[in-house]
Amino acid sequence: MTEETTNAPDDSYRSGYIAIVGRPNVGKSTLLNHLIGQKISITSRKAQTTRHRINGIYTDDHSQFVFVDTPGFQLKHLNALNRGMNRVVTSSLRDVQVVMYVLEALRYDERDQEVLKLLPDNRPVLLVINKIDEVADKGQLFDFAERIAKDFKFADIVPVSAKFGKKIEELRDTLRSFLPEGGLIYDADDVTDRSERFLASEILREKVFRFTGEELPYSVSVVIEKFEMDKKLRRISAAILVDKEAHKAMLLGKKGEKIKEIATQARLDMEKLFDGKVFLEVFIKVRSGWADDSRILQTLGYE
Ligand SMILES: Nc1nc2c(ncn2[C@@H]2O[C@H](COP(=O)(O)OP(=O)(O)OP(=O)(O)O)[C@@H](O)[C@H]2O)c(=O)[nH]1
Repeated sequence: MTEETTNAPDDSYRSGYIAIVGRPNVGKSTLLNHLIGQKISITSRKAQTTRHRINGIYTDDHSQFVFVDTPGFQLKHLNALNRGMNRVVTSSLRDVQVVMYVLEALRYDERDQEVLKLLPDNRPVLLVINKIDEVADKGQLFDFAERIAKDFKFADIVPVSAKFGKKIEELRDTLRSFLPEGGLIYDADDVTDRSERFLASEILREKVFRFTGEELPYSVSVVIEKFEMDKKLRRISAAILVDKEAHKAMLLGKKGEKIKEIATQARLDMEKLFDGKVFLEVFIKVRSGWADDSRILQTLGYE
C-alpha cells in the first residue's frame, strides 16, 4: 500500500488500473463482466478462452476502475501460443495499481501457487474467492482463506459469486479503497478501450466455443478480415481458423446449421453491443498447425 493511497481522504476521486489474475476457468471474465456491468470480456465453460488483454472500465461519481483481464496461466504444454500468453500476464502486471488474484472456492493447488509467485509485492493484491455459491458450509471458506493467506500477504480478502452477482458491490468498494487519488483516465462513458473490430472477434469466438461445447480444441481462432461502416450498417467478414478438416466439419454441423446458428447469435450480440445493424459473413478456414507457428501468431497480434 502506498502513502498516497492510505492518506487520500475518502471523498476524493480515485482512479487506476486493476489486473485480474488467476488460472484458467476460475471465473475472471465472468467477474469482469459483473464489475463493469456490461458484457465485454468473453466467457465460456472452456478453459483459456481469453487470449487478449482487455480493459473493462467502470466509472461512478467517486471513482474510475480500469480492469485488465489477463489470459489464464497455462503451465503445461508450452507452445508458442501459451508462451505469448504468459508474457501478456507478466507485462500486464507491470503497470497496474491493484491486483485481484482470483481463486475458485476451496480449490488451491500447485498451479495456483505458480500464479502466486508472479504477483508483485510492492502494491496491494486482493484475494478474491469466487464461486462461493458452490460452498454450502461458509465456515469452510474461512479456513480456506486462512490457508492461502499463509502463502502471500494479501491486502484484503473478498469472497464473491461472480456468476450470481453476489458481493460485487463489496468488492468494488474494497478495490476503491486501494486506488490512488486521481481523475478520470478514460471518458466517463467508455466501457472499453478495445476497438469494435476486436469486440466483434471476441463475440464470435465466444459463440464458437458455446455452440461446439467440449468438442473443439482451443486452437480455434477468429480473424476479422473486414470491418466497414456502410452508413449506419456495419459490414463484417470474419474467418474462423481451425487446425483440421474434421474441426471444420464440427463447426459446419448438419447442412451448415451449426455455423449458421453461431453467426446469427454472434450478429445479434454485436447489434446489441454496437447499438446498430450488422451484416456478418463467416468463413471457416483450415490452417494446420498454426498454434505453433510464431509468424502467424504475429499477424494475429499475440507476440
Ligand atoms: N458456480 C459458479 N460458476 C461460476 C462463477 N463464476 C464463473 N463461473 C463459471 O466458471 C466458468 C469459467 O468462467 P470464466 O469467466 O470463463 O473463467 P476465466 O477465469 O475467465 O477463464 P479463462 O478465460 O479461461 O481464463 C464458466 O462456466 C462460468 O459460468 C460463480 O460465481 N459460480
